This record gives sequence, C-alpha cells and structure tokens, in this order.
Amino acid sequence: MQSLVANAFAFSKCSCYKRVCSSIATRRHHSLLSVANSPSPWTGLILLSSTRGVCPRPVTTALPLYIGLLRVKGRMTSTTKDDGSGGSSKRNGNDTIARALTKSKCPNPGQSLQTPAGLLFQNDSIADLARQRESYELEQLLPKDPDNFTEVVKPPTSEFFIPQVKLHDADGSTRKRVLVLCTGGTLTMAPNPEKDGALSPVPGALTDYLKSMVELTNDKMPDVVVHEYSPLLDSSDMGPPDWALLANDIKANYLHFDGFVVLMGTDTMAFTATALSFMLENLSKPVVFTGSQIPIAQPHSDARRNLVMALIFASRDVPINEVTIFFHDRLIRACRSSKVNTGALKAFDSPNIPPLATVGITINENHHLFLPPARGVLRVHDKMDTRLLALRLVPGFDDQILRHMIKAGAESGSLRALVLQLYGTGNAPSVKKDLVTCLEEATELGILVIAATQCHRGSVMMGHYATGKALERAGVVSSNDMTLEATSCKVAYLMGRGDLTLQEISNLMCVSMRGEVTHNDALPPPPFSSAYQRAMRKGRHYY
Ligand SMILES: NC(=O)C[C@H](N)C(=O)O
Repeated sequence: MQSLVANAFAFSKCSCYKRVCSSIATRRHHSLLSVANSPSPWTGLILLSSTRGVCPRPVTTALPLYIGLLRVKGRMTSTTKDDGSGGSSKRNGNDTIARALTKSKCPNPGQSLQTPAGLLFQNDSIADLARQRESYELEQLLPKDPDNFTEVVKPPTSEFFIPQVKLHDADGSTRKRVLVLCTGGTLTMAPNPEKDGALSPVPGALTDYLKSMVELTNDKMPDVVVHEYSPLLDSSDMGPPDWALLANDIKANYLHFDGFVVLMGTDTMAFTATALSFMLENLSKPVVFTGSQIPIAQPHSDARRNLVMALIFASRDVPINEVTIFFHDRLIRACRSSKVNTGALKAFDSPNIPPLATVGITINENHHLFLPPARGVLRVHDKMDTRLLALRLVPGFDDQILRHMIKAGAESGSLRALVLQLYGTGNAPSVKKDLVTCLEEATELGILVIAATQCHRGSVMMGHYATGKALERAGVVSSNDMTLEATSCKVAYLMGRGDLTLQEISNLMCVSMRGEVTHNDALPPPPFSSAYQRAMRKGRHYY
C-alpha cells in the first residue's frame, strides 16, 4: 500500500451503513481496513481512535473526523496492496478515483482504488478550497477533466516549472515519473584546460550522457525529466538561496512527478539534503539526493549506479516519502547523514541510525525506521536564518577569543546561535571559569548556545559529568544525537520560521521533527505558544 494514500473505503458489510469512508491510510495502518469493515459506526470510531499514527487521538476528537468521513457520498470499495507489484499504478489509480469521486459512485464494486500519494490533498489551492467550506465534498475539489490535473495546480512561484507533464499518458503508460534536478558536482565535471586541468562542471554533459544510458530504457525504470540549473556549481558554492530554489522547484512540480532526484556535489550534500528535509514540511513523495566521487564520463565512475539507484528509490511502488541520500550501496535519512570520506566511494554515513535501505543482490528496507505519513499539505519553509556559527574546541584554546566573537556577533546582530563541538558527551574544561561565564553572557544576550559532540557516533549527555553540568546550568542546550549538519540546519529552520521564541527553539532541539534526533521521553514538552505546540505535536511521533 502506498505510504500516504487517500483511500476510499466502503462500509459494504452492513446494509445500514452503505456509505463511503474516505481516509488516509498507510502501509503500516492495515487496521484502517477494519475501520472500513466495522459493523457499526461506533466500532469503527473506536478502532479509528486507536489506530496509531493515523489518528492517535482520543475518541472525542476522532468523532468529527469519523463523521466527516461519512459525509462523502457514493459507494466505493477499496483494496490495498503491500507488495507494490505493479497493477494499478499511481497515475491509473488516480484516474480511477477521480472518475469514481466525480460520479459519486463506484464504477465496479470490489475494484481496486488507489490515488497518488497525497495527490488530492497536497495542493494549496485544494487546501484553500477545503478551508472555505465547512463541510466540503470531495468531488468539488477535483478538476472537471480528470485526465488533466494540471488545471487545479496553483501557478508556481518558481521560474522553473514543467506544466505540460500530465499525471497519466494517453497511451496508458504505467511508468512512474521522476524529475531530476541537477545542480552540478563532480558527477557533471571534466578536467578543464582553462583551469589548469582542475575539475569543473560541463553544462549539458549530463543530459547528453543520459541519452546513451541503456539502463534508463528498461521498462522497470521511471520516465525521467532532467532540469539542469545554470550555472552548474561545485557544491561548496551552494548555500541557503540554492536550498530555497530546490525546495520551491520541488513544490512547483510536486503534482506532476512521483519522485524527485537531486544531483549535486558531495561536499555539502549532507547540509543541503538536511536543510531540504526541514524546509519541506509534510513531504509525501521521495526526494533522493545523490552524486558521485568520480565524473560520470570516467569509465570507473560511481555516478551511473548512484543515479540508477536514486531513480529506483524515487519511483518505488512503496515509496520512502522523505528526503534521503543514496550513495554507494545505502539509502540513508538525509537529516542523519554526514560526509565521512573524501576518497572512498562509500562517502556518506548516518552514524546514529542504520540506513533506511541497503542494496545488495536485493533491496533490503528497514521499514521500522521510515517516518510516519505526513498529516497535512506540503509546505515549503524557504527562510533559513543562518546567523549561526559552529566551533570545534581544542585543548588550550583561548576563551577570550570566544568572548570577543560573541560580543561582536551580538552587537552587530550577525550571531543568533552558537554550536560548540565539545568533548565526548558534551564536556568543556571546568577549570576555565571564564568559559562558563562567557557562555552565560551569550545566553543572556539572546544567543542560543548549543552543545554538540566531536564524536562521530553517540549522543551529548550534558548532565553525565560535572564538566557538562556546569554548561547546562549556564543555559547551554544539548544537540543530543544530531549530526552537526542536522543541528545547524534545524536551528536555521526554527529561527527562520519567525513564529518561535528562543526558549521554544531551544526546547524543540530535543524533539524529533523529521526523524533527525532520537526521541527522548524523559524530556516532557513544556506548554508554550500554539505554533510551538503544533511543532511539538508533529514532532513527537517521529522516530
Ligand atoms: N564529489 C564531489 O562532488 C565533490 C565536489 N567538490 C562537489 O562537492 O561539488
């Protein structure tokens, strides 16, 4: 079953309740089928309220949802499939449900109905419509011509947009569609004689190369549309404006593709991919980052396999709907990733959680690690406040330098957060009283001081040693087991939202919002503003 599917269920067993229940279901939530097949609305209600993840609410709050589901007219029957064995593709399924919903009746009782992940509910214009009507009917949200969903798409804000792509082809092709966004990196590079033979990106080379890749002609591969940015960049030249561009381009083309592959350089891939996982809230489609250590035109390049596997993961029948990195033989969660090797082909690691999938002779997925389905429409947060500094302490450093930097940063307004990579579990020399006072001063000046660890694996545990406890008392916040990439991007995202206080941001550091930190039940959420509570509510269910 798709990981976020707007499914239509029929209460076919009980003659009194032959009405349609439309609900959001996931691979994990087979129990919704029991809801659909429950003999009475009350049994269904109780089942629904106990369905983890989809509706983790008490019966009282499940009641309006349940009643809302019953409002949808018509009669449909749904089946689900776990094996992703083809059959009704997303596009075909959407066609079916579109027609079924428009006519408000099931064309063939017992027929399999599926919609693309979140398609009906992932568009702002649809969400706006829904908001305007207190009790809306699904058919009103659908376009007149179910063959052309582009007409409900809000005009894109981005310059780059592919409006001509329809959700299903006239020829009935069942291939998935993947949009490849190419920003540059070694994959696109060749030695440049004008730069003394140093590698630099070659515009158009990737597209030319793809035309000769026989792998892409295989029926099991998706249809690929490539968008190459200009100029192509070494990833060291990429930053928050490029992240925002990528996020907005994904949003602008969101309804037209089953998945997205971002090709970029490896040097800052972990940062970009992590940033995108925060910027794309409620993501319901796969976004897979990849690149290579060797240019694609070289015979021994790792680019072809990385690209092919990224395309496969972006178009799986049971997609992994989050931002990920595929490299060498592993698919890892973006906001858990770090580049760990400059020379090896296995260049990325996710030190504190296992890979989401590994590729050998077969693809082995760690289903228990996947994020729960998104519970709202896709939202892009393209404002990242990167007024932060990450510093790695070394024994014998002069803490006066730190004091000067903090003072200057606070006065000029160019510093809002300081990430300190400390020793072990988050310790700093306690003999340096000045350091603790300096950090105390920083928090008083409104700078968020975050303790990270210099170790590759493991977590900060600030209260564990007296040396760390002193920092905790000074107001230093723990980054727990987040990577430096996740810590800095999360702070930039939270500060960029503009609706959270410093205290709320610091409290959210231990809350998993995109699966970036291991959830710690020992840290209860304090009551704060509604934006904060929303973020907390969303985050607490994530791994
Ligand atoms: N392997 C690579 O792609 C490294 C390159 N310098 C980049 O990050 O763009």
